[in-house]
Amino acid sequence: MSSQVIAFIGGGNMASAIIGGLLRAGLAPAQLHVVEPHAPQRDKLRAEFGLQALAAGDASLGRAGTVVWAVKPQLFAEAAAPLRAWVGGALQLSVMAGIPSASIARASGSERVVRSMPNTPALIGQGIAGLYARPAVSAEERATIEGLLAPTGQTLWVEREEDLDAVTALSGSGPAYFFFFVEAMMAAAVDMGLTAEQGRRLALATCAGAAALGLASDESPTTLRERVTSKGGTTHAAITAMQADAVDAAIRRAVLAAQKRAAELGREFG
Ligand SMILES: NC(=O)C1=CN([C@@H]2O[C@H](COP(=O)(O)OP(=O)(O)OC[C@H]3O[C@@H](n4cnc5c(N)ncnc54)[C@H](O)[C@@H]3O)[C@@H](O)[C@H]2O)C=CC1
Ligand SMILES: O=C(O)[C@@H]1CCC=N1
Repeated sequence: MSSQVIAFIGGGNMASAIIGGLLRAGLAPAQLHVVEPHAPQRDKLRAEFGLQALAAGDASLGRAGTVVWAVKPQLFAEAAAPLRAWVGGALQLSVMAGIPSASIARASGSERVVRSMPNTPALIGQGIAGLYARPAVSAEERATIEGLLAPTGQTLWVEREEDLDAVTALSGSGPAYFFFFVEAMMAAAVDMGLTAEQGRRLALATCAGAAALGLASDESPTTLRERVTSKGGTTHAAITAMQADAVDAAIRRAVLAAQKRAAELGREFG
């Protein structure tokens, strides 16, 4: 991978997270091509990474060994149509939610397609990306993709493509659930007379610490929760209130709604 040219179709948030990781890992900016029609976003890529993004695709894309699809699912078909002539010889990597690998194979002209579902902690090298490869992808190409995503965090392969919709619902969208929880903790902090900033610091440090404890421990999340929950104490009061509001069932319904939407996106825009 180290000498390969990588082309990004779409240079927004997710592409930037991967590009930042690749540059930190030592790739030269000249190895990265980006197609990005939005001028302010091209300016941002220049300022942040020293990259000269293209406003539209051209024959230079033919030099890419890997093409990364990082546009919104709704715009995939429109973005792919003018590029087909140049990208068909490359390994394809998609970060798009929902769009089936068969649609990417059809639109790009290459059966060598890996779908991934990263998440925004990729920006600081702490993401986790689910991966699925079509049968035409070789073991070496799987390793190429792992290398490309390594600077953004961990990877996890799934054998069934439909499982990527579940990955999307858990870890792809998951950072937003977490921040939603933190927002509610901050509002509660203000309700109790603390400042929002005090609430932010307390909530984020607590969540980061609890996640680190969960990762470092052999014990289950259930055991770790029970260890905080003294009989007749404060945590018990809070958990009882959450159970009365069926918060756990609401979370499960929310994650299933995201999975359903991922499948719909594939049907609507694939
Ligand atoms: N934001 C997130 O947390 C995650 C997003 N994704 C997926 O990543 C993809 C991109 O999402 P974001 O980076 O968040 O969106 P974004 O809006 O930041 O980036 C998309 C970029 O594509 C550009 N674009 C629009 N039309 C184009 C075209 N015809 N050709 C080339 N580029 C074009 C836009 O100007 C924009 O800069 C989506 O498919 C999404 O499902 C996946 C995992 C997590
Ligand atoms: O909300 C979305 O559709 C994208 C996919 C996962 C995270 N953001």
